[in-house]
Amino acid sequence: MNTKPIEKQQRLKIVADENIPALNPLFTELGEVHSVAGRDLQRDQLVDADLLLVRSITRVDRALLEGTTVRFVGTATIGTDHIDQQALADLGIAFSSAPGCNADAVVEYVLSVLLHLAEEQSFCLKDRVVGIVGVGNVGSRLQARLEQLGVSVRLCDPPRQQDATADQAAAFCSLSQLLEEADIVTLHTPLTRQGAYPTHHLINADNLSLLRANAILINAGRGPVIDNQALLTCSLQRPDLTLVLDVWEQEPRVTPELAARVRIATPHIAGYSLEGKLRGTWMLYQAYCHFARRAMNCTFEALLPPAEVTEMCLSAQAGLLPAVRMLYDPYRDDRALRATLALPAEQQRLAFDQLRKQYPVRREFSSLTLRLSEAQHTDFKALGFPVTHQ
Ligand SMILES: NC(=O)C1=CN([C@@H]2O[C@H](COP(=O)(O)OP(=O)(O)OC[C@H]3O[C@@H](n4cnc5c(N)ncnc54)[C@H](O)[C@@H]3O)[C@@H](O)[C@H]2O)C=CC1
Ligand SMILES: O=C(O)C(=O)[C@H](O)COP(=O)(O)O
Repeated sequence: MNTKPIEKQQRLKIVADENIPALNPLFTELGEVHSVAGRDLQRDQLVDADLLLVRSITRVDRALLEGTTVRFVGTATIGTDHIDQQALADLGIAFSSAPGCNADAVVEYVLSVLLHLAEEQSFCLKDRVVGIVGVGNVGSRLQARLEQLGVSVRLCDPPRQQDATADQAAAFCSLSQLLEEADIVTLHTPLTRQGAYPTHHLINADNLSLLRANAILINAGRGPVIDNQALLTCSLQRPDLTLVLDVWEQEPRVTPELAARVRIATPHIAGYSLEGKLRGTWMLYQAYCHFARRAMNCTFEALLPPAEVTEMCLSAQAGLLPAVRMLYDPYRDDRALRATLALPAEQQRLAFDQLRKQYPVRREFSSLTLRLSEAQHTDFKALGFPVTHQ
């Protein structure tokens, strides 16, 4: 890629999505930050801009950038399906995303969902098989925590399987085998439409029928990885299925008919821990400083405020759910989303974005040290909590 660091005497012009946190402490030392509404960003807002910082709702392509002065684009997200990286390379614009920035938040969303459903449906997670589709930053961290808890997993990741040694490849199975064997299926692939293993409509009318009786299906990746129309049809015929959707094919539009069939419905917030969001911005700051060959003046630790509650003592009888619920209850987000679903379609779309913009502070499990009896240590540690003796 023919990208040169920006050489400019005057301060940089940085155009950034208004929903990116910590722009001030990180980027105002570099230049003047202009906040914009990410979903509606237009070319004319990029006049004289040097940097463009976005989140997942801005389509960044040739039409937006050709002929502009932008030399560096960053997305403070894991997913990159909204970025035409080939166009950026062709235009000589440097690009960075934030791989893994909010992976722990997504893992904790899934764990919290599973512990809530286990209580409601009276099952023990350790007796269930969890199928993880997409075993990258999110999927592999989820695998690690589940296996430490003693839960059996099935893994499907053809790109990783293809690159693995014969020994490593044996850990993976096909998608159909996973759907047939797992009681719980959770999707963590990127959204891709091309290449050897595209994920658009990876879950569709043909393979939904493979799901086991009473299966739980979770999508916290990207909405179009599941054919939502096929899912609706299937769910009407299969009331035994439990669906959990954080992402939606027509996002920010959520069709009330599908939401009515979904047990836990949330507005694309699985990755919205404070740590995940701040790490996303900080990784862009790090990437830009590297690109511009500048020294960094802020560490991630300095950016992250202390949690309001840092320690909690649990009784020797306490199970996992109360501690998890202290930090994250997915039904809070489910109720907030459902309250918007009776609105006319356009207002519902705006409400979806508002829920995300005004998202309450949510901290990761690592922020809360638990005082526990010795017997409780293993499971709470496996979930990701720091633990200490009572
Ligand atoms: N709901 C939310 O708030 C969030 C959603 N995400 C989504 O989750 C996705 C995954 O995140 P990471 O694990 O960090 O990404 P990653 O890039 O580390 O891992 C993705 C994995 O999926 C695998 N994969 C690709 N095509 C596949 C296929 N056809 N079948 C099975 N596996 C396939 C890849 O080989 C890779 O190992 C992101 O791309 C993003 O779209 C990420 C963060 C937050
Ligand atoms: O990191 C990703 O990928 C995500 O899906 C983000 O959590 C989405 O957040 P926004 O960029 O849409 O605020």
